Formats: sequence, C-alpha cells, structure tokens
Amino acid sequence: MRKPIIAGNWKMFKTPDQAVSLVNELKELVHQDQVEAVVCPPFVDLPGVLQAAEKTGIKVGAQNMHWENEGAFTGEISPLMLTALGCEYVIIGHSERRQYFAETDETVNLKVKAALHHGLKPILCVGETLEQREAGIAETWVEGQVRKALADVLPQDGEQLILAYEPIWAIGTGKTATADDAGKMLTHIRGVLKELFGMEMAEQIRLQYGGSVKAENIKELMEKPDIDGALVGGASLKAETFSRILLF
Ligand SMILES: O=C(CO)COP(=O)(O)O
Repeated sequence: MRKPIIAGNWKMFKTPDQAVSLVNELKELVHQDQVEAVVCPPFVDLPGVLQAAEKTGIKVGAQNMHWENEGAFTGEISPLMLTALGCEYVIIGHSERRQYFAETDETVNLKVKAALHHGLKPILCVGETLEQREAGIAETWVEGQVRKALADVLPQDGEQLILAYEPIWAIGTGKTATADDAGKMLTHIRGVLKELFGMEMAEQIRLQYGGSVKAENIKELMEKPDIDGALVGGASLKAETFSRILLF
C-alpha cells in the first residue's frame, strides 16, 4: 500500500518568519498520519522551518539543488548542504526551473542521481505544454522526460523516488487537468517505471499530480488508482487551504 504524499511547493514566497508562522499554523490544524505532509520552502527558510516542523510529522524539502557536492558555482546549493540541515526531500526539474533557468533533461538527470546518492528523496517533476497536449504528443513527451531523468538510476533506488506529473498549462492557471486525464497520464508513467525498474518496485513508487490542486478537487484526483498524492503551489501558501487539502 502506498502512503499518500502531499507536498506544498512554496516557490518564491514567504520570508523566514512568515515560513515559520505557516508551519506553526499548519501543525495546529493537521494531526494525522494517513497522509505524508511535506513543505518545500525557499532555501533561506529551511533552518527555521525544519526546527518548527520537528516532531510534528511534517516533512521538509528544498525546491532545487546543484548536483555537485561543492565548487565554484555562485548562487547554488549542494546536496551536502541540504542533508546537513536535515532536509528529506528535494524538488527536481520543476517546469519553472526548466523554463526560466534553462534546466535540461541532462541536468535534471544529474540532480536526481545526486539526490539519491546523498539519501535525499527527489520529487521529480515532468509535464507537457498546452501546445504539446493539443498536438496529441503529451504522453510521448512526458514519457521521454521520465526516461531521460531516470537514465542510469538503479532500480533499487526507485523506492526513494517521488514523481510528480504537472502539466504546465495547469500550473497557477486555475485549470486543473481532469482527474481522468491526470490519472491516465500517471498510469502511463507507472507503466514506464515498470519497464525501467521492474513491476514490484514500480508499484511502490508514489506518483503525484500537480497543477491548481485545491480542496475542491483533491478527493476526485486521489480516487484514481495511480495518483498517490499532489504537489501543491498556490493553495499551500495558507494553512487553512493547505490543511483542507491534507485532510481530504
Ligand atoms: O507548480 C505547482 C506545484 O509545484 C502547481 O502550482 P499551483 O498549485 O499554484 O497550480
């Protein structure tokens, strides 16, 4: 049985103080362990959030990282730095990173491998544009992203992996993919994972949907057999809205 995992991607929102307040509010509202709750604040918020989240069951992740341990890479953060803080998760290959910061399938692959090597759980993001969906190539495109991101990843590392399908046209637009479309894509992705990692491992990997997830649509999404959770942007920025999603 895969434990549901719902993660909040706070993107470039919340100062350190605001981030700690949000976790404190959240922990008052959410007392359950049926769903794994993760928050992914900006880097500078991580120490405070990790401290506030301690012993609450709320897990913490970063939104990105470099693949090298250290080096002359101005402005970057390494996996060693994240593990030293006590981070458990790291989002990799979010479409905003691919679109605005020139991340490629190759760098995403390097980051996924580095995260696994350091014992960080990658939340690997994939998803198609509206043009690709309308051209009928969404499945082929997303499958290609999955295969390239996971090239040379060992099957036994599969259980650390979370994979999030986020159609770009559904992010921050209020347009959610229908539960049927999201479920269908994630079933397709699990099929690819079966081929890459074997049936048994693929059945353990948790798959998320992301893109305008809110309290009103989470239940229907979670009813799909291959949707094990969600990656939530806007609605994760308020304790009230995020807790309603977590308590779906
Ligand atoms: O990009 C997302 C999460 O990573 C989704 O963002 P929204 O929930 O704001 O659409």
